Amino acid sequence: MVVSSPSPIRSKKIMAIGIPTIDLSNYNRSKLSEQIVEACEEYGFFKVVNHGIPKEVVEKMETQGSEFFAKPTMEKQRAGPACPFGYGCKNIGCKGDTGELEYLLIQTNRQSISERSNDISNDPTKFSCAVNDYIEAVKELACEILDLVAEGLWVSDKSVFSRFIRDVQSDSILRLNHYPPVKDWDPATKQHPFTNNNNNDNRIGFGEHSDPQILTIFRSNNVGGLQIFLRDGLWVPVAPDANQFFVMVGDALQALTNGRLVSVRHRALANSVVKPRMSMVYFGAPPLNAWMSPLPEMVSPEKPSLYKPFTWGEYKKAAYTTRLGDSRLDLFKINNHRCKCNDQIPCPCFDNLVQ
Ligand SMILES: C=C1C[C@]23C[C@@]1(O)CC[C@H]2[C@@]12CC[C@H](O)[C@@](C)(C(=O)O1)[C@H]2[C@@H]3C(=O)O
Ligand SMILES: O=C(O)CCC(=O)C(=O)O
Ligand SMILES: [Fe+2]
Repeated sequence: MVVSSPSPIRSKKIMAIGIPTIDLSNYNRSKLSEQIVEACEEYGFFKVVNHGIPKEVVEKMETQGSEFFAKPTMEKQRAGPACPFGYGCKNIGCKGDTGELEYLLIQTNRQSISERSNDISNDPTKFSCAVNDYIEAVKELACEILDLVAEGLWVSDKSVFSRFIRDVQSDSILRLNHYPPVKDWDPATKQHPFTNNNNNDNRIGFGEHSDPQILTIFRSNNVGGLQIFLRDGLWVPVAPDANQFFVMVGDALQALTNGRLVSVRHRALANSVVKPRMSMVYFGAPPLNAWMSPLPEMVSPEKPSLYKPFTWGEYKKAAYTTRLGDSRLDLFKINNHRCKCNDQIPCPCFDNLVQ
């Protein structure tokens, strides 16, 4: 594993560290799987180089995304409002979260891509072709990484994670985020949510959260903004790299591995002065009826199950009743409180704990 060189820092609370970098062309598969597991345990985040995704596939998707976000607002609104799918602007989810961004959220099955494309593009066939090719490529990358994770964890069924997102019923999604530069800041909306470290250059694009799914694979253009949160309480800026992909462990993978791999908290700032940031994010998810119980190999008398079994559908439903920054996995923790709810999922008296 290569640890990249530190990037410059601005705030006292933000420290520069190296982001683990995994070279997928490494011929030593057992070493590779070990490195991936190590990065997922320590950070829940890493960068992949030599990922094998053709440049043209990425460029085609990027062109389609940029063309969409360059459209007049009225036209973009034809693809919205996002509830949760479609075009959204400044509102994230349905619990009042906001940020300085606009986005497109799309389900990854071919039929919904084809239907959505009509409202998104003047050339729907071209748009859906770019999206389908991009999704196929990132899905393969996600599956390859998940198989390596299973190998590194010495799990007997090596496809145990990738099978979820290969399933035709998989609930995976694609998100294109567009963070306008400060120069295009609308003077009418001067009140922006800033991070609380008194740094006025921290304009929140996408607030702090962890991704609920199994694995997130994403890239951005060469404009920075992403930060990850380390367990010791530091926010670390991630230098952008338009040619590579980044990987994040999601909550579902944390649950499946009984907390051994950790879902990473992250946020995106929208501080770029002139150039917009655009990120293309694939969230690999299981089918709605798939059970996310900790794998038997991850449970022992010394490491008892941390989470109640839940289906992805139940988790997703719980996610949509929480705010962006909430720790959703806590709702499914075993023995984290005593109450009279008879183990309902999620616990209906969560806000009313009997300690
Ligand atoms: C506030 C919310 C937006 C979100 C659903 C949620 O209620 C909590 C999780 C959010 C998140 C974060 C990662 C992904 O961007 C996302 C699509 C997801 O699956 O969970 C978003 C949801 C969203 O924007 O709809
Ligand atoms: O734009 C980014 O870099 C991060 C976006 C993100 O965290 C998300 O879409 O869930
Ligand atoms: Fe995210």
